[in-house]
Amino acid sequence: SYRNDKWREKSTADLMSRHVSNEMGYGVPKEGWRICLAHEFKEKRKPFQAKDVSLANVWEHIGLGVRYLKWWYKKTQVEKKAPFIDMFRAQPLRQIYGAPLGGIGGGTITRGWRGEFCRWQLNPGMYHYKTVTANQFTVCIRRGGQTVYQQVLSVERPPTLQGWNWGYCGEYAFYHALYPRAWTVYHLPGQNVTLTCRQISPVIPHNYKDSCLPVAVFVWDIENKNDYDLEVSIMFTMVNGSGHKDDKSGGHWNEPFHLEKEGEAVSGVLLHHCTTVNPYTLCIAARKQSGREVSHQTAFSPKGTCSSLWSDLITDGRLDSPTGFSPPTPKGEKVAAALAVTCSVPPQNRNTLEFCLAWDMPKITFGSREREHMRRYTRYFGSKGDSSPSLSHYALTHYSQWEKSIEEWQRPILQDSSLPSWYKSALFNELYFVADGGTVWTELPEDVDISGGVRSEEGGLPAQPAIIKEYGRFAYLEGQEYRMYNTYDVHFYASFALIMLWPKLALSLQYDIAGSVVQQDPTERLHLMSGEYSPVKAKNVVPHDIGDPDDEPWQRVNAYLIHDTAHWKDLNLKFVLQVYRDFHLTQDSQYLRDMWPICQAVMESEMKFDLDGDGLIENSGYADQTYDGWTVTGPSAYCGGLWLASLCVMCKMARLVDNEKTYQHYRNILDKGSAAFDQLLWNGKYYNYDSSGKDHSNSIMSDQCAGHWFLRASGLGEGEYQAFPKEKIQSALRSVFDLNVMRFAGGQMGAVNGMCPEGVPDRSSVQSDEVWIGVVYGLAATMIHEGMWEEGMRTAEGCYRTVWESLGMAFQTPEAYCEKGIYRSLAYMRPLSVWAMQLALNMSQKDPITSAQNGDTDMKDGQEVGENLS
Ligand SMILES: CC(C)CCC[C@@H](C)[C@H]1CC[C@H]2[C@@H]3CC=C4C[C@@H](O[C@@H]5O[C@H](CO)[C@@H](O)[C@H](O)[C@H]5O)CC[C@]4(C)[C@H]3CC[C@]12C
Repeated sequence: SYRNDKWREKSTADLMSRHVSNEMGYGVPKEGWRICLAHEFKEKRKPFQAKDVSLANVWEHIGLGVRYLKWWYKKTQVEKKAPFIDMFRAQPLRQIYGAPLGGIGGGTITRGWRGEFCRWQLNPGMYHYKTVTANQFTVCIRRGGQTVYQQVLSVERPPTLQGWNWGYCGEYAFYHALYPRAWTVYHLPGQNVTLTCRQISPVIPHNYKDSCLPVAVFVWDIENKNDYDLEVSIMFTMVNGSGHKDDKSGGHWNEPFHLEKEGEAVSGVLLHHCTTVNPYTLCIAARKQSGREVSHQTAFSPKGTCSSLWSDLITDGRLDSPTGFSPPTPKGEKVAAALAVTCSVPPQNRNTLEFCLAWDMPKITFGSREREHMRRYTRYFGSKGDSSPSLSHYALTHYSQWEKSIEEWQRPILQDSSLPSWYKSALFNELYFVADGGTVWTELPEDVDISGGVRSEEGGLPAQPAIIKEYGRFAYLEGQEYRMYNTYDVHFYASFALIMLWPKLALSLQYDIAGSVVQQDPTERLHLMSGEYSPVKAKNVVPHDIGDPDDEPWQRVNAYLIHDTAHWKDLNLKFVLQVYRDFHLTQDSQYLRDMWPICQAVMESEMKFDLDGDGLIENSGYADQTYDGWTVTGPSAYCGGLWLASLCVMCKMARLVDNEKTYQHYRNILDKGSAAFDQLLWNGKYYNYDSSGKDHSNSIMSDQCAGHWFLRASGLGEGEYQAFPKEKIQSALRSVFDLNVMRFAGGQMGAVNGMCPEGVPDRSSVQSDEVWIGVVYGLAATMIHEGMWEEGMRTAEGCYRTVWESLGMAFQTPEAYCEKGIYRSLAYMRPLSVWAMQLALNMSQKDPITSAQNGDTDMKDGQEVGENLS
């Protein structure tokens, strides 16, 4: 058993070791990620930089380095744009982030685990990392008509706003995240009062309405452990802006509002942020209920000591509540607003206050400013920019239902005692990226034809597929620092979260990718790795990504220009594999019918990579797949495995569409290719990295069973639809576990991408000695599919603990880390593959098609089909 290691127990306790209170708050769940507000992470890592490239690898990258530098200079200094990857300005590590606020695709505001508002994505896909000091919650406690205590609920002691009482003692508080909710428990020892702030965002599986709303609710539970009555106010302060220089551009203004509807009333302040590009309104609101008094301050200047706001509250626990709007800000000045809610809390009793933060940026433009896009929530709340009052009213009157749905969805997993605690945290908390991946969820514009004019009869697609029309367009970034939407080789891993929880969005994304397969962009451009010019997008191949948010995504795809990905070996195969997996899980036959010609087209393109006609594709001697810094030559375990798995699902799909000829075509190639794969790559224990025969071609690649993983996730991999012998897959997984996991970093950091058979990490490339968290979760899923439950859990646990407990990278899980010192690309898409583990667990317990919840797919609206679709 790998279960009894001491390091596991220790690292969890570490995050809470400074906590001194026995008060554990109200309604805080047991499972999740918990940290004391006084915690400090000891290990401080640095982002990967050019200087971290080993001497042996420098030579290989000099050309790229020089070309990138030239391109970077033109982009940043001449075009004044942000590069899609800024290698010279990687984000430094800030070990501060907590669960983001907001639903999916309407923008996000991240709060840190100490409560700060610190990461902003209001402009679609563009992140702004800035803590806005004045954005706070403050508590005021009154007894017998006297204020006895007033404290900003922040451990900070900033140099500004000196008139406020800062420096709350972090030892008495802890943060607990179980996305999409998070709790902060503040004990106020001198007052004998405990405050629990619960933060709720509407991120609800299989819900396509409320999940798109740009809102979050804060519920404050106040426990009075005294024998006397208290009056407690919570004040919410918010600056009009996001800490950006635009906050001082002038013309912003605030106004109080009150909205009564269907017997429920909310009041608050609207903060109109009047920029020329993507203007928006922030809204702080509270529910009006008997026994709760709402008061406000429409405008205050969040600079200097700011003592007048402090005195206003301290005087009577209420704010002055002026009527009318504030004058527009002069250039150079900022404005903020405050909202307080007051209630009495009887002795030995509890009371509750509810706040909402909403933001309304209905129409968005990306960097090119060529087109206006409507966010999805405009379908329910309009696009005039005046929806904040109704958004906050809706949030405050519906959050209880959201919580009920969230609890119902999470409960079976949280209550499953066979699952380890860390896994429950990983599964739900990694989901933050679905909303906080620079995500946009928009309406499909009437004039867009995704088929690019290729008609359905000619193997094309519907111009406006019903699923995109109804459920909208969805895009999320490869990473907050790798700014490309829907990077497809990476989405392959992450897609499990979408297909299991929001299957309609997964299919919508697939239609968009399919649409771009049939289109081309012949514009020649320089690709930085090879130094050669070639077209931006070739026909009948899957694009790398659907574009850069600083340009015009969907319209101009392939923002990635490091390689010409038309010749990548994995992209087409990943499309085919996802199509069948999605069909298997949704049983949507229309989807399969629409995708079938596209699958045939991309397989036809892929066929040309089998140069010697042995039924197996060859890699081309450069990094022509998702490991874009790891050269691969000739038939390889990774791409060869994906190829065989794709042939296998093509056979399956051919049978489903009743095309025996096509079935036979792919069957013949599969039979030949399997023999070649076995002969060229199997070494008796595992599949070699590649068949070049060069140094390191016998590396053990952690991802060598990726093809088989997808077959398993699709209910295949046995009998007629088996591409790899079972005992070989098990032997390969065993080798990976013994070497890549257990012989790396004491078995405590997951699986290194490449390991030499002697047990030293493969340092032949810049990516072979990295650990890719998303790959590790996929590997763990494969192990679970193969009955290696303990090994799978142990493998994944190493990554979770490294990221969330040792490195302080909560809510910013990177693409990669090395054993020591460095990480690469914070807040990355791939780790969403942790949901593949859940699929594997579901499948090992029951038939995933018949059970529709707990991350199982939604079968409610899929069309049931038999074996044959024709
Ligand atoms: C001459 C100098 C001393 C040496 C300079 C070397 C550097 C220019 C290169 C060394 C390492 C390179 C980077 C490695 C990884 C990268 C990631 C890539 O984008 C995405 O990566 C995913 C894999 O993590 C992949 O699956 C996705 O499809 C990609 O979109 C972009 C390039 C790069 C940053 C690469 C660039 C050059 C080096 C820094």
